[in-house]
Formats: sequence, structure tokens, C-alpha cells
Amino acid sequence: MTAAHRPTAPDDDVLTVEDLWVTFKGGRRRPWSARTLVPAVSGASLFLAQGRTLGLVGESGSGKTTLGRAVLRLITPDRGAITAAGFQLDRFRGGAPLEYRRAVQAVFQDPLGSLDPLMEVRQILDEPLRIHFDLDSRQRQARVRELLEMVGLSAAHLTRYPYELSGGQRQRVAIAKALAVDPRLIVLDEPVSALDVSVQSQIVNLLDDIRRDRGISYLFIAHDLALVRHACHDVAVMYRGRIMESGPADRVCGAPRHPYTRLLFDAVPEPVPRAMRPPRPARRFDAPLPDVGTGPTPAGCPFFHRCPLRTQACATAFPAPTAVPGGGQIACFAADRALAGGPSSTVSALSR
Ligand SMILES: Nc1ncnc2c1ncn2[C@@H]1O[C@H](COP(=O)(O)OP(=O)(O)OP(=O)(O)O)[C@@H](O)[C@H]1O
Repeated sequence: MTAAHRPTAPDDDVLTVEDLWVTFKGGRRRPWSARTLVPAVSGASLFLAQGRTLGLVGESGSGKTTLGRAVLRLITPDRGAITAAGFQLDRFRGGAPLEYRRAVQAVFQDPLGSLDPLMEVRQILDEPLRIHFDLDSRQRQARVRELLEMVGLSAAHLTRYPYELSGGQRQRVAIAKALAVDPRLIVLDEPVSALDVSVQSQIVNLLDDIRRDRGISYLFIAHDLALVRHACHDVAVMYRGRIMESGPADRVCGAPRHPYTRLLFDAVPEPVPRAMRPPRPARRFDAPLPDVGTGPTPAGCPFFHRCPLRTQACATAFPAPTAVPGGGQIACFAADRALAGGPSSTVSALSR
């Protein structure tokens, strides 16, 4: 089990992911090699309540998109249980039924890839209405206009093709398309990464307004930590398929406790000019790593090679979660040292 923070009562859950495992044969680099197995998600668990936003962060290749695709049932996991919008995914025979596609939608990083280039905006938004609802053409036209208004576009955009829109406008259309079917949950996979910074905040604010108005929940996959802190209630931090830390966004981003999360946040560039900043403590991960004998096995903690708090136990097993004061959990055998006395003592533990 990885560190899974449940912020509200189980009855409020719109998404639960429990002990999810996904392995790819071959991997992206060697797709022809059936003998190479890439463990993309290893025992991940998550809880997301109605009307909340859960951020899933981590370096490239940590398994965020794979977890999101399993929730969307675009891939079938090796094992583990996912329940989303009241559907138990392991009961599906093959792909997800239409009712599930309606309840759980997705917005991806590149709307050009998900919007049909040969359709005008009005056709793009009309299509899901025709598939999912029994509406006549006048009702659908009215709904298309309503959807456009909801995402801050106007009737002037109805007859545009995706290539005629700016990146931000295209992402607004992708959001309107997802909203067309009244979903309960939207998987947002890097929804603003391809946009200019000023447009990013407009889209994030738009998503937040929509969430408030409609009580939708978001699984927000991102690698921008500042954005996640701003946009999410809760955060789960992934590393090589494992969830290392999770909890309320303010606590995880403001006082990260897992050695990996600390390293991740330490790497974030600071917006304040160097001359105006107080001196930083010595780099936390420059100290030699403790020698604990044997190297890690595949069952061990994936952060073993880089962790200044590692112990022999970390080489052979992945730890059970430990509760963190202030909310959330970390998965760390050295949790007592990581947590002892608060975040600042973790800094000194890591810099020894
Ligand atoms: N279809 C696939 N076939 C084989 N390997 C895959 C496939 N999709 C992902 N992987 C591998 O699974 C691991 C997790 O990838 P994933 O894309 O889920 O990570 P990520 O955290 O979303 O990264 P990024 O931020 O770069 O998208 C990586 O090692 C990746 O190479």
C-alpha cells in the first residue's frame, strides 16, 4: 500500500483507487522486447471526494498518466480496484460502457490531438450531445451555445476549426466538450502545460469556477508544483510508480516530509531574486548516502538509490504509510527521522 490520504468520509468519494498495479511489456524504449517489464504503477492508492481537486505530481515517467488512463479505462490494470462515479471498473468486460464515458471525462495536454481537425467547434460540441442525450437539433444548438458561454467563448467561435483557435481557446473547447455530458469526474492530464503562463492561470481559474458551480471532481495530473498548490485541495506525490506522500496541498507543498518530496520541491526554481532571499541551508542531498550493505530488490523503495535516510529495510520492502502531523501520510521506513521535530529538523537530517 502506498501513502493514500482520505480527506473526507468514504461516502463522499467519487474516485477510489486501491492497490493499483500496471506493468507494461517492453516499455516505450524497447516495445519489441516482451521480456522487459516496466512497472509503471506499483500498489498506488488514492481517494478523491465529490467537488474536490486531487493533484497527482511527480517527475516524468513516474506513472501519473498511466494511473489516469487506468481510471479512464483506456488500459486494464494487472490488479487493484478502481471505483469511479459509482462504477466498479473490474466489473467491466473489456472497455468502459457508454454510461461510464459520460460520468468520467478527460482533458489532455494537447487539444489538437483530441479535437477532430475536420470539425467546426459547433460540430465538436454537438457530437457528444447526439451520442449521450435524446435532444432535438434546436435543443442541442441551445446547449452548444450554453457550453461555449460556460468556458468563456462566444457564438463567433461556433464556425471555427481547431487550427483557427489559439491554444487557450482550443483548451476551452476541449473543456466544453468534456462538460457536454455532465460528468462527475474529469481526469485533467497536464491540461495547461502547453499554454503560455498567463493563459495557464485563466484556464486553471476557469476550471475552478466550473468545479464550484457544478460540484465536479478533478484528478489533476501535473508536474508544475506551484500550479498544483494553487489549483488542488489535496496532492499525491508519485515516484517510479509508487505514491510516496499525500495530504492536503498546503501541507504537502508547504512542509513536505518524505525525503523524495523534499528533493522534488527543493528543485523548484524560486521566483524571488537571489539577492533578496535569505541564505539557503547547505544542499540537502550532497552528503554521502549511508552504506546499508546490499542494494535494493525490485520490491524495495524506488528512492533507495538517492535517499539520505535509507536503511537496510528499504532495500527489500516498500513501507506502510505513516500519518503526518498536519494531515496526510508518507511511505518511509525512516518516518520517525523524517518527521521528528517538524520540517526544519528533516532538513538538517537530510543535510548531515
Ligand atoms: N504504452 C506504453 N508502453 C510501454 N511503456 C509505457 C507505456 N506508457 C507508459 N510507459 C512507461 O511507463 C512508465 C510511466 O509512464 P507515464 O507516462 O505513466 O509517466 P508520467 O509520470 O505520466 O510521465 P510524463 O509526465 O512524462 O507523461 C514510464 O517508464 C513509461 O516509459
